[in-house]
Amino acid sequence: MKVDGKHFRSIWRERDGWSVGAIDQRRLPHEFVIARLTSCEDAAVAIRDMLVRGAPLIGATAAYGMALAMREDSSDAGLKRAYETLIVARPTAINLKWALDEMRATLAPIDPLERAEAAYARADEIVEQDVEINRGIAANGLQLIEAIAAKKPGETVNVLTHCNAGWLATVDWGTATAPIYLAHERGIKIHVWVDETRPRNQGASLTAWELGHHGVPHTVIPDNTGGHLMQHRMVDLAIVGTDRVAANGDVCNKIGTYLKALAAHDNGVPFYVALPSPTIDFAVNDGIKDIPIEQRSGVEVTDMTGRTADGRLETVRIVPEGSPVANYAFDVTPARLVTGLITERGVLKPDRASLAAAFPERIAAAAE
Ligand SMILES: CSC[C@@H](O)[C@@H](O)C(=O)COP(=O)(O)O
Repeated sequence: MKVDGKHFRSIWRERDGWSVGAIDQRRLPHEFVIARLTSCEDAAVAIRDMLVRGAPLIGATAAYGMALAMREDSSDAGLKRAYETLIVARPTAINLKWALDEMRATLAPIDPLERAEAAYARADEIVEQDVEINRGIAANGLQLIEAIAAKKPGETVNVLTHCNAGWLATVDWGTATAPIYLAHERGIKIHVWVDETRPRNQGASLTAWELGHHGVPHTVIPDNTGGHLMQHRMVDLAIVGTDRVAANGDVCNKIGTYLKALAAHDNGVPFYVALPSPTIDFAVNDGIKDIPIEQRSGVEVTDMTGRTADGRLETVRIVPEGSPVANYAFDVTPARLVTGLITERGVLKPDRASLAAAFPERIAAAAE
């Protein structure tokens, strides 16, 4: 998508052919800085410290991390070490494990001398596949937006989203934002309510930034505002992303998603989740019981960073010294609150049978 009129992806292979470029998302929206990853350790730290974040981008970064590792040591021990270094970088997004398993399945059976080249080729494929999948999500989600637009000719379609499931969270297009960008391109009048998404403010800092650069009308709202807007018919539909969908259709996403789903349910607002198939975890049958929820540093809750009036970046404390804080990074929305799952293979019911029918090859792989 566009930054100052120029097309960017969130991650790419640099011109040297081996190092990896990525937008440093910790610096947005204040500074546009490109980081260069040159080792497996760099990739692991980029994921852990959230230089890159968002489930599909975490997977893509891990894939390149494996490729970087194979340049250094392509032995069986090197492959194992790279997998083990990357898998622990963050716990909740299943795309990390999916990408690492894909890489290992490609690399383990081949001669170590061929592994580096094969690793870059497979990582490039994973990256291109992500973009293709998101185009599919865009086309399928567009139909939902078109249906709403047809019911209110000439009026704006209002979409609420939470966190950043935009192009910054993927390689390009985003998941939740993909149908929004396509609708905007097609000339549908669309406006996005952007939840700020405390404590890291991915909505205020990232979603607002990318929508703004792409010219999509949007308004940033404090996290607690969605229910009020829904009561006043100011939201036509909600579309969010996800870090892991359980086989039963339960959806794990950024903390606060569940409360939005409850408010949507109470107000009859359709609540959709957009996801690429690598985000489905057929090994987890009950999302609430079995998806691991990341707990992050309390500093993300106690402190906030922003730009001062005279242009400096400054961090300030907003919680009394000594008050304990809790920082659960994700929650699980039960399938019963989800209207539909927007995937590259269509809009599915959030249940086991629909997921299994749409992605039979993933079920087979999970059973192996
Ligand atoms: C297409 S991204 C889907 C999710 O990964 C996204 O909604 C989200 O919760 C990201 O969380 P983050 O902690 O910023 O990695």
